[in-house]
Amino acid sequence: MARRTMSLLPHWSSRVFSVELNGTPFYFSTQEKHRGEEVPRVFRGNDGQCYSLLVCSSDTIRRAKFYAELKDKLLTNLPPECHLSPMCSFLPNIKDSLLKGYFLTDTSESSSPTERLLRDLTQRDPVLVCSYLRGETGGVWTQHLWSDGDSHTMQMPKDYYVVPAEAPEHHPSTLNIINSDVFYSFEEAYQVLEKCGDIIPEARAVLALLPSREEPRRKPDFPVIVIEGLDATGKTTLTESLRDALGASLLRSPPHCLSPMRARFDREPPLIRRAFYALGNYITAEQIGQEGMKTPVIVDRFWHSTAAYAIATAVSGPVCNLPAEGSEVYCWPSDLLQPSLVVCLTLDPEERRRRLRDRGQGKTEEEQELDHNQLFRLKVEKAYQRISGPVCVTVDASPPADQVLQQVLLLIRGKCHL
Ligand SMILES: Nc1ncnc2c1ncn2[C@@H]1O[C@H](COP(=O)(O)OP(=O)(O)OP(=O)(O)O)[C@@H](O)[C@H]1O
Ligand SMILES: Nc1ccn([C@H]2C[C@H](O)[C@@H](COP(=O)(O)O)O2)c(=O)n1
Repeated sequence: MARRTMSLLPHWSSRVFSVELNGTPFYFSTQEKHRGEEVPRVFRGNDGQCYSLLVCSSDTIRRAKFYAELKDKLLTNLPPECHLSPMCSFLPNIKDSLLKGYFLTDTSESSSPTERLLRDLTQRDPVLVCSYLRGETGGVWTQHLWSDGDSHTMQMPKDYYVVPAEAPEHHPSTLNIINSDVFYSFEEAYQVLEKCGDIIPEARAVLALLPSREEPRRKPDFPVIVIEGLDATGKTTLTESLRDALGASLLRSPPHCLSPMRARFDREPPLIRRAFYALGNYITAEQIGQEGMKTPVIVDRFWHSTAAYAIATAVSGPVCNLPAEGSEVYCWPSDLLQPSLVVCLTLDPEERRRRLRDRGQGKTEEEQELDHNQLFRLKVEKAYQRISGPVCVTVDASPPADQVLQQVLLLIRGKCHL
């Protein structure tokens, strides 16, 4: 713990902190001298004792696992007078500098139970705790960085004044997307699952199914067409009709061989879950390589889904927080087979909901999120459009199924010379 704190200290005063209150971020930073700046919004009128908890470990798996557990741990053990808000800390425009955690306000009579819990956390878990104190006159707040086992009643390594900070140019949640939420090579995703082998037995089962990377793959002789879109936009209906109309092979990502492991990975934090889906694409790519030597290939979801859902989940807030068009975040992995054409089905939200209702199946958590959270749906669609690499054409899927099929067949014949 001490080493972890020390490595952060040189950059500590350059860090910006963001606390999200009712979905709105409030930014503040720290400085060594008090220069009479305003008190940051999050501290104004705050009568409680405030703390920040930032998850911090060089072991990325431990960090991801602990962040996922931390909220439950806090909600279960903190006194009811405590209020938790999502928070993060970052170095503006510095990739991989994001630390995620929670801002805690405690309005209970005695702060001792909360401090005991926080002290236990700093001793056992990869978490960095700061407490905040109001100055005598009320106009100044200081941040106290706890070192191993310290509480703010003990000598702190350093006190900093908190001051309001500007909103950063790039939303902080975009800083850690690369190789935490989206993987741009087989190797990067492989390493995540390899490190999980001891704690998640299913990770070993996935690794055993992966293709060997020794020989470069030949481009398939026949066209490869990927069908993408949010759930219930008609991908299954269309891919099956295309298979029959074109005498094509029909594949999907994740591939069927990963179905027994999928539910387990869906319960894991984004780092592990997204690595699983990324590797699924490489297994499907291997199958495409084989089938594409014999027939055209239709694929139900591929890398667009993996990247767009991951980016939309990682980036909180409105659509404008997404990385801009042209960002490296949207680049196609250099070692992943590129389809000849990607067709992205879109549907009016009301019609999509009607189809979901008619289908009457149980929904995954993420599907429910899509249903309830219009913002998330818009972010997935925007990310779909921004992904670079293969040609991607958006098709309105609201006409009857046979009309959608005819339109897509026309597109395929035009673009893939079938
Ligand atoms: N063009 C269409 N017009 C009307 N209903 C359609 C159309 N295409 C599909 N449907 C119906 O909408 C529902 C969802 O379609 P489908 O299962 O093909 O979507 P999907 O994109 O594969 O969904 P998911 O990703 O959740 O598996 C089904 O009940 C299907 O019969
Ligand atoms: N290639 C893929 C396919 C799917 N996913 C993820 C994205 C969503 O969380 C979910 C949607 O799949 P469905 O429920 O329609 O089977 O699976 C992915 O990341 N990559």
